[in-house]
Amino acid sequence: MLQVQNLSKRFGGSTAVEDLSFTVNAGEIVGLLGPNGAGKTTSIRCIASLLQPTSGRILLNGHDVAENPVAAKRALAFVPEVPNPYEMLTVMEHLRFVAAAYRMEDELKNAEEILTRLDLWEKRNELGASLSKGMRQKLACACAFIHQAQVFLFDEPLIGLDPKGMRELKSMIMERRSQGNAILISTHMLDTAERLCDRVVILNRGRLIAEGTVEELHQKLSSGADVTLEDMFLQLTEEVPA
Ligand SMILES: Nc1ncnc2c1ncn2[C@@H]1O[C@H](COP(=O)(O)OP(=O)(O)OP(=O)(O)O)[C@@H](O)[C@H]1O
Repeated sequence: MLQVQNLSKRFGGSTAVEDLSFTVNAGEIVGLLGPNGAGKTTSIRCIASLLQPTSGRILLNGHDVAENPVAAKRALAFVPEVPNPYEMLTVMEHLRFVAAAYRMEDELKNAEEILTRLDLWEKRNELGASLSKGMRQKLACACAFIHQAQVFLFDEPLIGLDPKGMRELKSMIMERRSQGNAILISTHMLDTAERLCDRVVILNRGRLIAEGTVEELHQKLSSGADVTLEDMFLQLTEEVPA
């Protein structure tokens, strides 16, 4: 569903992502982990076509993003790290706008349920400019869930959400997994990643340093079952020479 093949991204003389390859299959949640500056957001922005890769290939639902951008983007829903709603559109108008852009007006029948679950139904007539940080995050998630994407990209989706919002968003993400969607989530919340993700991809200094299920990481590091993903993450990211 999502294939990242030999992705590299350089900014001037510095390399943010180097020869990164991984796959997110249908019905799978993959966590994209790494310390600050590891290249998570750069990778996600390349997948979402907001940055042009220096080299490499990205396929969304079988469509090459560079060769067939419209079909590729049609398969994708993206929630950025810092959502920027349109100041002069209401919450409901954002959903109408997304549904119209993707020619999926029928999907608006789900708007009340999605907005209610994210505690935004009461705010449906309020302007983007008036929303709090957490509400903006929830609106970006609502816009992602309104259309029938096959691949979901979330960049730090839980930051700024209240506990109920976090729980609801995790449930909505798991529902999408059970519907066969491919989901990539960048996060620093390793306890959440351990519970939510089927596999993790760990980056450090732009390179993939480990990939697999938590059990596979245990085998790689010969660690006991009492060792957490956080312990393994710290061991792996501190091992890498400068
Ligand atoms: N527009 C840019 N111009 C130059 N360098 C950039 C740009 N965007 C990112 N970088 C650099 O690329 C590297 C990777 O940054 P990126 O934002 O992808 O990391 P990250 O893993 O998402 O970090 P964080 O956890 O702090 O959000 C960093 O060294 C960063 O300074």
